Amino acid sequence: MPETRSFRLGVAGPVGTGKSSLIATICRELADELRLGVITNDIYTDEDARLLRSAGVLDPDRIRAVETGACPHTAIRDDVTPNLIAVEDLERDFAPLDVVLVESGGDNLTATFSPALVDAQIFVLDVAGGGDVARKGGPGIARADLLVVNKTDLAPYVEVDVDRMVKDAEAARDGKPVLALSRKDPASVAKLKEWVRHMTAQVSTGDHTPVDPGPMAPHSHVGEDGSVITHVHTH
Ligand SMILES: Nc1nc2c(ncn2[C@@H]2O[C@H](COP(=O)(O)OP(=O)(O)OP(=O)(O)O)[C@@H](O)[C@H]2O)c(=O)[nH]1
Repeated sequence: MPETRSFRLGVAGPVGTGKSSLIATICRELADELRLGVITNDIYTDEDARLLRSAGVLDPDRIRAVETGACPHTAIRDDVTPNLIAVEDLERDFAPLDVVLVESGGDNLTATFSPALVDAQIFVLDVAGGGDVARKGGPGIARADLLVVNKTDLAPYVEVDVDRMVKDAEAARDGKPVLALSRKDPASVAKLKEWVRHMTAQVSTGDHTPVDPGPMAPHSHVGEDGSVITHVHTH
């Protein structure tokens, strides 16, 4: 890889499952060891970037926002140009970076990154979304490089059996890893760190081949005026 090319790691998943928090955890835990940068995606704001900057986990200049202006999955899959430019700018301005984390805007269960944008991707679910979400499948759940079942500390409050949820996820993933995570559980955070370290090494030695988890399900959109955009797109 050219010296300025980092490991580009995507983080996707439904709204509020803890994508920004997971990125904050990675920065807090690994910023001394790896040279990191972050790109956030929001539809209309730079809210996630501001949140991460205020968390104080990384030099704020290394956290940049892309305002997608459209459905989040478009910016990570159909037209990745604004994100690619943001990643390349960051890589150039802070060369050399080891990892650039790209956070997708919160979307539905079927949104995934194009391998043209990221080398590997994490898909984040949380226990608060319900124990049966992992069984519902979809490209991110089935084929992301890592599936995170997040906020396990909340499981007793929402009556979710974490072991069961993890087993369901494993069954859907054909041996790909599943990580039960809580930022309050240091052992699970250690496993996350280990995975990021391992993937960073694999990518830098050329031993990892980016895999496309596959397109999202056909769907339609509601326009700004409330009208339903009737053409169904399949990405
Ligand atoms: N209890 C608990 N709460 C968590 C954990 N991780 C994240 N949260 C909380 O979950 C909420 C959503 O977290 P975010 O990191 O903003 O989620 P997100 O997926 O980035 O959200 P969007 O960008 O809006 O899609 C926040 O209130 C976090 O504090 C966790 O491990 N345990």
